[in-house]
Amino acid sequence: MGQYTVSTRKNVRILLVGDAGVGKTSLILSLVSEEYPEEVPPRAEEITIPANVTPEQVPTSIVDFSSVEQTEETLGLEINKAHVVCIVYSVDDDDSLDRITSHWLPLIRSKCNATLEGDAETEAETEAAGEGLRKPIVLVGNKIDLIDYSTMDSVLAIMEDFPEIESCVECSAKTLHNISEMFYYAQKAVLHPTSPLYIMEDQELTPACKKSLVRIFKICDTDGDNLLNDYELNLFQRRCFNTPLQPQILDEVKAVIQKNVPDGIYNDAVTLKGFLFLHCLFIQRGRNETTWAVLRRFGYNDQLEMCQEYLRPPLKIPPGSSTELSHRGQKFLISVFERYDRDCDGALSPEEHKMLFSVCPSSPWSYSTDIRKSCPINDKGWVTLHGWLCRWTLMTLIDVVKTMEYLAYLGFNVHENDSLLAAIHVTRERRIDLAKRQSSRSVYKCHVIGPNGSGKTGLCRGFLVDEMQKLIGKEFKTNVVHCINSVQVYGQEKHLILRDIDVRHALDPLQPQEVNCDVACLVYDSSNPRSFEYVARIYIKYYAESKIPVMIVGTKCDMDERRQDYLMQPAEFCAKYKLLPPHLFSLRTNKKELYTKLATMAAFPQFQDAWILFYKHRLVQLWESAHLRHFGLLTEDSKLLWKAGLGLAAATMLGFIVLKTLSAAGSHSR
Ligand SMILES: Nc1nc2c(ncn2[C@@H]2O[C@H](COP(=O)(O)OP(=O)(O)OP(=O)(O)O)[C@@H](O)[C@H]2O)c(=O)[nH]1
Ligand SMILES: Nc1nc2c(ncn2[C@@H]2O[C@H](COP(=O)(O)OP(=O)(O)OP(=O)(O)O)[C@@H](O)[C@H]2O)c(=O)[nH]1
Ligand SMILES: [Ca+2]
Ligand SMILES: [Ca+2]
Repeated sequence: MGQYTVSTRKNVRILLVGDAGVGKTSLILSLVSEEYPEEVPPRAEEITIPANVTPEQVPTSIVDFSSVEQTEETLGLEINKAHVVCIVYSVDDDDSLDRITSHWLPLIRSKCNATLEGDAETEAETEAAGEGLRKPIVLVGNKIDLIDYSTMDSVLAIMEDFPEIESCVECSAKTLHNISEMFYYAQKAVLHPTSPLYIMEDQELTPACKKSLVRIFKICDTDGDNLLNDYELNLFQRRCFNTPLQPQILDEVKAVIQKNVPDGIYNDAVTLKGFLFLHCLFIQRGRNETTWAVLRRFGYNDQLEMCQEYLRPPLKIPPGSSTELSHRGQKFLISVFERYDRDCDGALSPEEHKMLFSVCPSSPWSYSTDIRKSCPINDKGWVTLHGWLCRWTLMTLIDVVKTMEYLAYLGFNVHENDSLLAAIHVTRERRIDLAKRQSSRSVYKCHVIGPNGSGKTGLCRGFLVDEMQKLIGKEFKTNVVHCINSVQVYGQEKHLILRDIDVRHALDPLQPQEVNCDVACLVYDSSNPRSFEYVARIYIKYYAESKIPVMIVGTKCDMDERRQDYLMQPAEFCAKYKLLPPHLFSLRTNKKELYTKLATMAAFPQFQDAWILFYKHRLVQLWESAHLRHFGLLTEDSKLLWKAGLGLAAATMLGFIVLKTLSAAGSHSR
């Protein structure tokens, strides 16, 4: 940690300009030798001060300019190479002061503009550094030993007209007065510039700075009462500066705020207004580095944008591995959820959801058309904690970069005091899973493929709701692609993502990313004789040769089962390709065992015994239900007789095929 609290700049280059004889060369040599040189050459050699002796721990080059030795063209190049320019004048020479506005400032502005058409290298550098057109300037009044008054009044007037002037200082090369300060200000103008934070003319924070500080305030307000109490301020202080806040200093800070902005303190805690005022005060007192340290800790770069390395740290994902939320990632997301579940009803209302993401540039998903439709919700239609974690699990698997970005926006780095990488778990490669015949993952992707109208969307949404039968006949207006929930696989919680693969025309080819998944669920409508052919074709074309486990599902089994117009019936087809027999599914029966079965197949790839175990279980159930129905016949209404009889026949036939497949699968796995 701490790596983001300093500027990202690796070095600082300071250029000194000014009229002849103002003492530029003397200033540099005084700094280096710590004594005043009586005799100086026209121009000092470029020197680099090593990082460890500079106050900001950044190697700093100091470059002299001499109009005797150098042309104006070289000057232009040097101005562009420099990160900050010190314009030196002599305090006893008014002409040298006037020339700041009449010559030097306009010259520097024009040289900076010229770079845009200048040579490509410098241009790229300027752009990479993200610098605006204005080079930061420090005004240096030298030879203060010669006069007994100050030139500061005239200088402050210039500062008002030229916002690029970061600071000004009066010093003397002769007495060494303010010499190291002068170079420190120059360094600071580069590392902790004022202009992105503060508008001198208006004495106000810039809009970008205010926006960033508002976000920081919200993240630090962990109990969500729009106030920073002592506990929250302390946490903030520790995270930003690695030291606790002394109670006495805390009281002093609060007293200063109270004195200047009465509504900056409420109930002995700091309001947003007070927080912003405090930063204004830091800057006005020349303590920009304090505000910068806070901003950088929360991920901002020199342009007050969240920096790429902070939002997207490099994460290595070997082919065949997948990404899941780590325990810490989950823990953090639970705490965020609980913070914004203001009424503590265990769910996020649309309003609470919106508030939660107000510290992000936008919400990562829509409330009404995405998260509500792809995750478990409560009876009001609001996102539960379980649904919330499901949605993040989904995003982490399919777009881990976005997960990291949003965790950063929500303040993971600061609250957890760690890199975003701590929130992510990269699973071991799938080939190792296959070799060990067991998967260490806990999130699986299942593709649901089938002809139009076969009931794919119903099957996917059924995973999320308690009463699946309510989905029958429902028109699915919003087009969500993924549905995610968790199931128990041999006592362990696994997340299963169902992806609804929308194929418009029967002959449209599937893309590789539509084929590849942990388990494929091929769906046909058992009540439609023209439905299975599509599934058979997809299987043969894409899955027969692959290692992806496949389950054939006959949907709408509450309706009359129809013989399929295909050269084999689904059960024969499955037996031929050593697949589990078709799973008959219906929203009406409200049975969820299909989802567990799919997750089990994904968790134990190529491990048919495990599926069979599952299937044996089902076989027993089938037998039992057949017997029960048989007994039930005796007492039930005779009108139901023929229907129940048919069911019994179907069950017995299924049983036969199950046995056949069992032996086939058994010999296969040996
Ligand atoms: N009294 C006094 N004289 C100074 C001070 N700094 C520089 N001088 C004198 O001012 C004269 C010019 O100093 P330089 O360091 O050569 O000035 P410069 O800006 O490099 O001048 P050019 O190289 O001609 O552009 C020298 O005689 C210095 O001794 C100072 O702080 N106080
Ligand atoms: N009786 C009955 N009807 C069902 C069942 N499942 C789905 N349906 C109905 O079948 C129709 C199609 O269902 P969808 O889930 O939209 O099918 P789909 O495969 O997603 O359709 P497309 O997206 O158009 O390809 C709807 O009218 C559903 O109400 C079921 O289990 N039983
Ligand atoms: Ca000189
Ligand atoms: Ca609070």
